[in-house]
Amino acid sequence: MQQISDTDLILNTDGSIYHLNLLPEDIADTVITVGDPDRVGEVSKHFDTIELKKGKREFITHTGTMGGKRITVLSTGIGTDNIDIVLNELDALVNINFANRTVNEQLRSLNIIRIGTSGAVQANIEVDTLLVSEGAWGLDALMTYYQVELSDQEEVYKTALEHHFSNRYGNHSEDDPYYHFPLKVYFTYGDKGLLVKLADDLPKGFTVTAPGFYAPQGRQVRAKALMGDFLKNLSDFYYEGNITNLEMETAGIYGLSKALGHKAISFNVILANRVTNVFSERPAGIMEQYIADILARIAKGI
Ligand SMILES: O=P(O)(O)O[C@H]1O[C@H](CO)[C@@H](O)[C@H]1O
Ligand SMILES: O=c1cc[nH]c(=O)[nH]1
Repeated sequence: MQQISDTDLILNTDGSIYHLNLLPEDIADTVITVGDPDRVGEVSKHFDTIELKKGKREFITHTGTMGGKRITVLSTGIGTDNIDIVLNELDALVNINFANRTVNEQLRSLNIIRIGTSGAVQANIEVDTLLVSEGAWGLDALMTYYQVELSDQEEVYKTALEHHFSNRYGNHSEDDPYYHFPLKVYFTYGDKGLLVKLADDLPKGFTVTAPGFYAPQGRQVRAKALMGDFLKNLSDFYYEGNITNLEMETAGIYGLSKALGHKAISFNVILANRVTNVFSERPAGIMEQYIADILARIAKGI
């Protein structure tokens, strides 16, 4: 069996995986991911027991039990570059034998549940509501580095957004700033089973994962955006529905989960409405309320 090299799979001197600083026994089959390291404790304070608290850099992990079920909560920090690290290292923890550096014969599939914040791009999606991503387009480059077999419907969604952008931005000459806009996107569905188990009654949407918070989400503070109409072009897109919301991790989580055989679902707490320019008046309280709600769903559904 082929051994994975010391630089492909890096282990720390105590045997833990390089960035997450975790040992294989440290994680449960259900892993909640949050962007903000401070949100880890906000989730684990609802656990009945906590067996482990570890961390390195922005990757803080608590594992414990809730209603008799083992559960892990882990912070990813912001962005799909971090998701690349988190998903690959979580998978290594459960599917690679660290002693001989080979892939286990019996593969484990994790339930990966994101609880994050997000901005809505449709006027009728109110702040302080919860929305679940049925699928997500990535406008970042992450999944273009991986081989993933898309379903026919995923190909259709990917192509639909690419066509939308190339209609708006593609027919320009080389000296036009629009010419340089990256048109490549990817699209992956979330796990349909988890969606039914945990979020059947909740509003669903189609999410865009952006490679930044400011111009890549249509914001302009002082640095000038290349395309002043980018947000409007996202809101206008329609293929069997609109784009509902913007954030920075979901497409990477969905794409890598699919590539590695894990199940993923992303809950978005809508804090901003980018069309009406309304921002939540109590972001921390709203997040706290939805953490309790989502944990109750996990306790019941998984
Ligand atoms: O609240 P979190 O989980 O960090 O998620 C959202 O908030 C961050 C940007 O403020 C990005 O990570 C985005 O995806
Ligand atoms: O507008 C928003 C709000 C939260 N997180 C994002 O990425 N964008």
